[in-house]
Amino acid sequence: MRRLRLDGCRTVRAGPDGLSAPCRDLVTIGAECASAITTGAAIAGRSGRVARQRIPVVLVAGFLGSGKTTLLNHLLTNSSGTRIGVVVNDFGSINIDALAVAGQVDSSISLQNGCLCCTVDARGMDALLDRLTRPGTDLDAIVVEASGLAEPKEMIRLILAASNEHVSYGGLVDVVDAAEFENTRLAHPDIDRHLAYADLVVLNKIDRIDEQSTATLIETVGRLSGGRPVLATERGRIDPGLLFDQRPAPAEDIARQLSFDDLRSEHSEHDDHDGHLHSTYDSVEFRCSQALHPRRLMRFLDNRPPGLFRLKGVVYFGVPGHTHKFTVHTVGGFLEVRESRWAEGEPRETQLVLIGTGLDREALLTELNACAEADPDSVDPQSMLRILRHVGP
Ligand SMILES: Nc1nc2c(ncn2[C@@H]2O[C@H](COP(=O)(O)OP(=O)(O)OP(=O)(O)O)[C@@H](O)[C@H]2O)c(=O)[nH]1
Repeated sequence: MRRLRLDGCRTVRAGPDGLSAPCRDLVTIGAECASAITTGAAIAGRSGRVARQRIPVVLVAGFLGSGKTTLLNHLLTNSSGTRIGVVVNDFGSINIDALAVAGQVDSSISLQNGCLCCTVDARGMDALLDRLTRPGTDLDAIVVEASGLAEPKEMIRLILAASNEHVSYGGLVDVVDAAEFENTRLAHPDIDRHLAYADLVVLNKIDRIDEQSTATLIETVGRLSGGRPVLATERGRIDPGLLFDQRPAPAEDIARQLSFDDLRSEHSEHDDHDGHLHSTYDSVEFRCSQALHPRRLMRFLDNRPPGLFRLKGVVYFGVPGHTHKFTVHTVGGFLEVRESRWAEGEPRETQLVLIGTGLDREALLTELNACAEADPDSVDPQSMLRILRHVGP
């Protein structure tokens, strides 16, 4: 069994690029921390392929909007030649996360419409892993980004139950939103339990809280995770070497997360999903091929219903001077807008996913439809100002 091996680590605060220097400089950590994890005994190769180590499958979990895709993007753009395959799972029927990582990844599978933990069984997971490990892909690592409502225990069990002989479980990274964590715990005390399955906790968004609160949270999540290393970060900038360095796993390295009962109970695969976070959440998807009026959308964003915890997607305003692509994220009370270019051939349209509890689908869609603008060329560019104020770094 292989998984993140960070036992010698203490809490580490990542620097601006998240790369290994902070690991060495800021905190005294075990030697394992700087190099890290995964891997296993060499296995028989497939046809024409020499014997090689198993491909570690690292799970990235964490509540809605905590920064999983941001962390994944950071890993993909700083992987220094490590070939990474990803499985991206989004709760809604539009996979915004897959759009966000597209183009940067060696091999990817996008799953939408429900949490992987309940929509895929062990055989389904095998099929996914078979696609990523087929001859020719030659990946060094696979990252599975769970939806923000997935049950980590089920995700781990799915990987451990996989019969694909080319992969091994590489551990669970739990991303925590430092600014939202306490409120999320109040709404969902189960979140505490999720942390107990982590091998590494990434306390993300520390730019949104002060130093004292960071120190308190490090202590809290460290305790809840049973003493696992906690990495305090901004924008998921962790050292990819923490996850992907290849070196032999010690023989005594064993799974700790799941009890025998957890592993054994095949029927638990689909039982008791009522207890999962996603059973109380709804998602609403909105697509619009017409441009959106910036002021009308801003009014909608300013007056989001309290049950709407997460909104994400791309928006087309088409206003003169602002015809490029805007990505909008809300997480709790947080709102961020990002600007980028449309990919070649990408349709100029708006695609939003809204996730929350007790959502009134019809009312939301009516409000969003009312944001459409048939003649964006005639819209005063000044109306973009309130949107532009939320453009993040
Ligand atoms: N201020 C701040 N914003 C961040 C940080 N990390 C991520 N974000 C923003 O938080 C929002 C959500 O980030 P994502 O990476 O999409 O979160 P996620 O966990 O993948 O979201 P779901 O898949 O919907 O659960 C985006 O607007 C990010 O730009 C951070 O460290 N600081």
